[in-house]
Amino acid sequence: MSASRSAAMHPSIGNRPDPAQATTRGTARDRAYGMLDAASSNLGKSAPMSEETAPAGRVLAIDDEPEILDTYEAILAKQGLRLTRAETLDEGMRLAVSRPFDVLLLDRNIGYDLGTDAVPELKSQAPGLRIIMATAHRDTEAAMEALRLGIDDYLVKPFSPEQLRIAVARQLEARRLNVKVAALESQVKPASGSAGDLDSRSPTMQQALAMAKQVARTGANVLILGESGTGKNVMARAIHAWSPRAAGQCVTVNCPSLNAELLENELFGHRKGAFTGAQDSSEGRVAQADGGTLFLDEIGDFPMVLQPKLLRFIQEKAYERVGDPVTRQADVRLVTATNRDLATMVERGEFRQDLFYRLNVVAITLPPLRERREDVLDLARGFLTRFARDYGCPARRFSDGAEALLRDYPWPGNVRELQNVVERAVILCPEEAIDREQLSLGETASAAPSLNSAVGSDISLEQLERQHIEAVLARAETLDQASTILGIDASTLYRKRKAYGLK
Ligand SMILES: Nc1ncnc2c1ncn2[C@@H]1O[C@H](COP(=O)(O)OP(=O)(O)OP(=O)(O)O)[C@@H](O)[C@H]1O
Repeated sequence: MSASRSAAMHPSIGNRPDPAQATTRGTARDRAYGMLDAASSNLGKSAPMSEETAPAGRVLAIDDEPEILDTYEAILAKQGLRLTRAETLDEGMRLAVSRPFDVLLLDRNIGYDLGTDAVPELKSQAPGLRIIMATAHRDTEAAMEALRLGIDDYLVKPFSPEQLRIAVARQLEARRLNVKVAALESQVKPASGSAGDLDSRSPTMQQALAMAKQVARTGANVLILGESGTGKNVMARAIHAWSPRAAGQCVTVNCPSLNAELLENELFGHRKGAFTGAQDSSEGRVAQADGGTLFLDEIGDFPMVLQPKLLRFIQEKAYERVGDPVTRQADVRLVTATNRDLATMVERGEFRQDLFYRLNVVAITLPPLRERREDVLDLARGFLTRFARDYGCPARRFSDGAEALLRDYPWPGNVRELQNVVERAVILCPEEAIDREQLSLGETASAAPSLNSAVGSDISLEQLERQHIEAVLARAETLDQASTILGIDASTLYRKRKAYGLK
């Protein structure tokens, strides 16, 4: 619990009647005004919260007295926050579980109901929601009750507008940090690739960039196409960064790394007890991306059985958590990417046509690196500088021979392969200039030894594994088949394929 609690104390608290006792408490208007009056007396007790620094967020207030809600609304409006109001506990609960809110202002006594009774259900149904309880209890009792229930903060009535604003701002900040930590934990942090990295000398790439910037301003769904390693992830993050949703989260979900059940759970969340092992509720990625962007990578691998749910979410912005009948809403912009031919998949009945149309509102195709050779050296030099700095290595430039090889090589694994090649060369190079031998391109290209001759020879386990996976992928018809042959699950294969820059 935060220190705003102490700021919320009022000198006359011990003499205040409990608002539950309607006969002794005066009118709601008196108390609402009392709250504003208290503002003048309490102002200066704590540092005022600047309106510019106040975080944006979604606040719900449940109080049976409209005047109090009016007062909350007026105070929070000055902070740039829009309040959603509920005058009964039932209505408030319905809103809290069906729409994503960041902070709940919960009155302890709502008509004949106790707001505190709803807290366990709220914690389970709306995980992540920060709860501030407004109470007329004495401070120690309120603290005990809040601690027992796991409430995030409380305000003892009457409190000043400043106290309310500080308490809400703190909880919004806590919520923002929680969401950020969750997103960072779940997303493998990309090694590189920001919007700025996308600058290009290639006319085809420049066209793709211009289109991406134009569509970023709208809320339209975007489908990014291109071979593996061409920068589709980088482009998706750039579209988010260029969009009016940039302040929200850009949440990535890798479709092939999860089976249909896990993916549904990952996307839409689940209710506590929905399945064995579901000890807590989870809000899911869609809720995390509310107000931001949801990036579904490798959408061609999105399971057929789950496609109707995604379609409905796109059409209605509505979804249900696994094991939970409550319909929720989230305002999410969808960006998807694939290196597969979705149109052909639709023809073969492997992908729903209606979903394809919904995703393919604007399609942006990234050219393979061999078709934008003019960018190879700029990219390679950028990687060299970054890896030499990160690893503290002496490499500063490429020799003329190395530059010629970089320009001529076909780069079947695209930018990812180039990045891997330069990283390895930087680590291995003991001097300032990286020479063509240190690029080891012979090894990764045609000069690679055959597997039979490689076993038992002077090559590392990693090289052997890479070659074996590459060979199996080349002959298997599906990723599932390849993972069965290799004896690893699809998600492990997915990760290894990415790490080795394999198609
Ligand atoms: N323009 C760029 N500048 C710097 N790094 C880049 C650029 N484009 C791609 N990369 C890097 O190359 C790697 C592959 O990029 P990315 O993951 O975006 O490709 P992808 O097309 O999404 O691949 P896949 O289809 O396998 O998911 C990443 O490490 C990324 O940071």
